[in-house]
Amino acid sequence: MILIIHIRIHTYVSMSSSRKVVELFYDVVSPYSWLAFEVLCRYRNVWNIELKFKPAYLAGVMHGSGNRPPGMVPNKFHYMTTDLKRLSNYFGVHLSPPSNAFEAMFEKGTLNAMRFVTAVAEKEKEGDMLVERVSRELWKRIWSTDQDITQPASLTEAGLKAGLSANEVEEILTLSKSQPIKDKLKSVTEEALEHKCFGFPCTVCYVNGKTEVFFGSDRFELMAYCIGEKWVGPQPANPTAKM
Ligand SMILES: N[C@@H](CCC(=O)N[C@@H](CS)C(=O)NCC(=O)O)C(=O)O
Repeated sequence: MILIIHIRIHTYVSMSSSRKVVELFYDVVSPYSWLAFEVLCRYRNVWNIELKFKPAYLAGVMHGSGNRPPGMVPNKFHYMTTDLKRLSNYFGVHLSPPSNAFEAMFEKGTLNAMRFVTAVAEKEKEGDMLVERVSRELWKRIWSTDQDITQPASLTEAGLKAGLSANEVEEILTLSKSQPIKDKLKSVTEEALEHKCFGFPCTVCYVNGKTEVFFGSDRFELMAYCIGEKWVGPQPANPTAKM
């Protein structure tokens, strides 16, 4: 009996320590990050990986890297609009651009939303997947149902839908305005810049002592190759949608 328990514990420890760490730096302003996020959530149980979410601030990455949002270049903006439509089907993620995407992305922005997610991360307990659920609700609002994500009432609604209680949402809203949370979002954004990120999604994989950085939701085939896993398309439960 003792031997069996020992073997089980040993197997669990060695399995978890051999998992390849994959970090996803994202901001809910970025629809391509939503695609990458959903793909990694699906592959979390297919690949031998430990997925870590890194909510950060894309405007800070743009500024710090000297880049410029593709949506600000009219031809890229036009391309993105068409591209996102076909990607929505392909990835099986219900993407529908906000009626005024320029206003939503660049005038309203996501500073409050990403501080909110950062505060959620601070409160998250192992296994409750709060960051995942809240991020998804925020993406749904901005990139699916054309709803605001800047006002406290909007963040509250997203938090409640994600399964937080009214009291928890209130506590997280207050926390999201605190200096430590502002600093935390800044430091995760700086971490992304240390990896030389210039846009999102930015996925950092740690495997065999090496760090591999990938930009975009269109690099999964290469990522799989680099980390020694198998890519079967964006919907592993429905592998006919191959990339
Ligand atoms: N080809 C990438 C494009 C991703 C993308 O355009 N991300 C935007 C944010 S939504 C960005 O940060 N772009 C920076 C850049 O293009 O330099 C994909 O398919 O995922």
